[in-house]
Amino acid sequence: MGSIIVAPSDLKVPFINLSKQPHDLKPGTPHWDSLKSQVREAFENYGCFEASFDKASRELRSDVFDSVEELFDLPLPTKQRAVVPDTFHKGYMGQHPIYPFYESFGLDDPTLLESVQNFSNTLWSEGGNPGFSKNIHSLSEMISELDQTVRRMILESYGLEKYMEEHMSFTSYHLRVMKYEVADDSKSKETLDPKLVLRVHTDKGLITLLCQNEVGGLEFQTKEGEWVSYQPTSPSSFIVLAGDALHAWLNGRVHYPYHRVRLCGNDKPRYSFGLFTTPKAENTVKAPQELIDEQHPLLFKPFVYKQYLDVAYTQAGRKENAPLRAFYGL
Ligand SMILES: O=C(O)CCC(=O)C(=O)O
Ligand SMILES: [Fe+2]
Repeated sequence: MGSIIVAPSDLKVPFINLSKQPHDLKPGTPHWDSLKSQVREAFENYGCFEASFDKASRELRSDVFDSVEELFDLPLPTKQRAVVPDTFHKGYMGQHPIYPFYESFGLDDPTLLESVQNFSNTLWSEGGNPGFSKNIHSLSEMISELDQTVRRMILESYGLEKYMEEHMSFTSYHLRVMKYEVADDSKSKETLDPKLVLRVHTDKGLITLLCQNEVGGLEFQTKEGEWVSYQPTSPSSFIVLAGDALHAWLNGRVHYPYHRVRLCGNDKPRYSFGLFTTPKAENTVKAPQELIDEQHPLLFKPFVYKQYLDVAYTQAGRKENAPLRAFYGL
């Protein structure tokens, strides 16, 4: 996996309208139930879908990407103040030999204004950057609602309502903003696939919600092995994707797609914004009894999420692209 790049097919990821317009989203209504079935079907068949979610306005998204650009435009020594040693998914990452065209910043609990302010204080001294903090916090908070809607629908659709409260407090949020830019030097263009700016991987947590600037490039692999290129069909779209922990917790019911980012003939940098819902570090991912039976034997040993992250990441980047089965598969 990863060495031979197959061109994306004409397939599209499913589209689900989770905006409040034209119908309000209320649990228990026929509209909710119909969307719930669509979410389950999309997760089972693709492990991802495009969600329209109009709560986050076009203006806010544009302000967020201005803030993200401002962040990456800081001088390198300033950005390096946010490095968190020995982690891949937190703090600043850039100039990495395995990911030469990728930079990112990760921070925990972006739905709390204080966390974003603390992060901004590290980079902009003298009071941080209030505009940045406000924009990043607002979008994170809004799309955490989308995450909770999706998870509520998933739990209901598998008859797991009794775990709802426990499940919602089992998780935490992590934000990562990313910049991809193919450097214009001939040496790098001789590599196997110069456009592959983020290698094939699965996400480690439960749910990932992503949006991007106008530069595309995100691609998913279907269960059948075909690559699908994602192009948002509406300015209020987010991509919602299932990660390893959701696959394990639901005892394999949902697909957890391989995905990657390739920049195809674009000279502009690509920026993306990802809210990652993960189990809290100390929590154990263990499939509920309701999802284990003769037809669905337990697929994974229960595992502590933090231990999984430790084995799945190394300082050198992602150690393997499918560690879940390798470490915990039964
Ligand atoms: O930038 C993107 O759209 C994808 C990022 C991604 O897959 C990740 O950070 O895990
Ligand atoms: Fe990812």
